[in-house]
Order: sequence, then structure tokens, then C-alpha cells
Amino acid sequence: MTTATTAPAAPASPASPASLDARAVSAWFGTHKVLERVTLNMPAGQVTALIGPSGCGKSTFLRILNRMHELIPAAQLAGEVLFEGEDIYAPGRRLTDARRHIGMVFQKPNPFPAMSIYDNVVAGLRLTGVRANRQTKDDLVQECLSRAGLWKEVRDRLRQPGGALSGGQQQRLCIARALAVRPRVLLMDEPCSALDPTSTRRVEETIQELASEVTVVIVTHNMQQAARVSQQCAFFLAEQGTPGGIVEHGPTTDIFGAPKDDRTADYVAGRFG
Ligand SMILES: Nc1ncnc2c1ncn2[C@@H]1O[C@H](COP(=O)(O)OP(=O)(O)OP(=O)(O)O)[C@@H](O)[C@H]1O
Repeated sequence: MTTATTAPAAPASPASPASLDARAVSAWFGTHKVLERVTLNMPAGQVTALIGPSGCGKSTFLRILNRMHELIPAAQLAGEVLFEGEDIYAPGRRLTDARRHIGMVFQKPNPFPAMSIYDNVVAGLRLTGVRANRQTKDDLVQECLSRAGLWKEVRDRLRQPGGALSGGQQQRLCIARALAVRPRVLLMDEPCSALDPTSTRRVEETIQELASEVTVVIVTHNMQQAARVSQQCAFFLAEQGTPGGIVEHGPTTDIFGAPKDDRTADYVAGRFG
């Protein structure tokens, strides 16, 4: 752990959820345009689900929301992403600030397998240059594992390796690790696709419990999951030879119960994709 005096101290309590606003976001890989002017408001303290067939640009859009897209060679983008009204791509904005405020959980649970459960949770602090003393770390580990719905299962074995947990527990450990840097938004890219139904349910419960504390944006192929966990839903589609875009977005109850566009109705009913 770095103790450099310039490093920010770990905040004592969770931050409040923040809004994200994508404005006319387009994206390319080389000359291949994969998103066309996507505009979407992701309200603070709500779960927004991104749904749509494979290849329509959902993951690309998600990566743009915390500046991960720009790490891919030949990747480009246009448009704005407003975090509480401020463009994360504005000149002078630091990549590390976007990453600290906007965390990410990936499809496949990726804890550091040989590192202890405890050290996995605090690992994010080091990566984002935040300093914390032992007591602060102890408190943070308990709090984040509790928020991720894992504390009761691991409280007696915090020194065991993260890799020894089940897949569902590993994913909740990754959520705890992401929460340890106090993000105000959490992006989740198909977080349950590698999990069995019981673990999936547990992670879904965790997402619902977190929602009032951190804004969640989740990509999912599972329509039931989108309906269960989200309040807002955006349906992405890339029609033959065209870049992906949003066909329809709004309250999840409307997208599933009263979609305005026939393509949305067909997709949520499982008639394609
Ligand atoms: N690293 C990359 N290099 C080049 N093209 C890419 C890269 N990543 C994605 N693409 C292309 O961008 C388009 C959108 O992909 P993306 O993964 O964002 O879609 P998706 O809707 O998330 O798909 P899935 O549901 O299968 O994960 C696809 O045509 C894909 O081939």
C-alpha cells in the first residue's frame, strides 16, 4: 500500500449515486462504425439495463461510459458522456477520475486468484492510489463485503485465496472490490452469464440492494433478469450493415409491458436475437 502524502485518503462512507448522460455517442473500430449517435440518460440511484442482440454495440457503449474504449487500438469515439453534468472526455479530465467514480464488473469473475479475500477487496485502493490505515481497511472490507452480499459467507476465512470461492461468490467479491473505491456508478457487463441459476439470483439480489447507493448500468442477454433488476431499459439494435443504436428506451415496465416499437416487442418476446 502506498503511503505517499499526495495520495487521497479512503473516504469513510459510501458516496451518493451519480447520473450519467450519454449524448450523441458514436464509436468506431478503425473504419468500422459500430454505434451511431446514441443518447441515453441513466438516472442516479437506478438500475438501467442495456438489452439487444449480439453485436449491436452494448459492451462498446458500456466501455465508453468509463473510458475503457479508448484503450483498444484503433478505437475512436464522438459525443459526450456527462457524469453529474460534466463531460468525462472534456480536455483536462483525468482518466483515473473517471475510473474511480465509475467502476466496472466483468462477464467472467476476475478476482486475483492467489490473493486473499481481504486483499482482493482492498486491491482497488492501491490501483487508484488511495491510502488507508489498517483499521480503515478492516472496516472497508467488512462494509464492502456486506454491501456485496458476501460478508456472512466469508467472514471467518478472509485470509483464504479469492480463487477458492465459488463462481457466484467470486463475482460478489469482484463487486466488493469495485465498491471499495467508492464508485458513484457501477457498470456491469453480463455479470451473471458465467454463473449457475442460484448464484445468478444471489448476484441479482446484490444488484437490487446496491441500487439506492450506486447507479447501476448492466448489459444482459437475459430478459427475465432485465425485468427483475432494472427500472430503466434501453433496447439496442444494429440492423443489417448499419451501426448500433437505441430503438427504444424508457421504464422497464413499458419496454416489457407496452413497447412502442414492433422490433422491441419482437425482441423482448424472444422472437429474434
Ligand atoms: N476490439 C474490437 N475490435 C474490433 N471490433 C470490435 C471490437 N470489439 C467489438 N467490436 C465490434 O463492434 C461491434 C459491437 O460489439 P459489442 O461487443 O459492443 O456488441 P454487443 O452488443 O455487446 O455484443 P454481445 O452481446 O455479443 O456481447 C461488433 O461488430 C464487434 O464485432
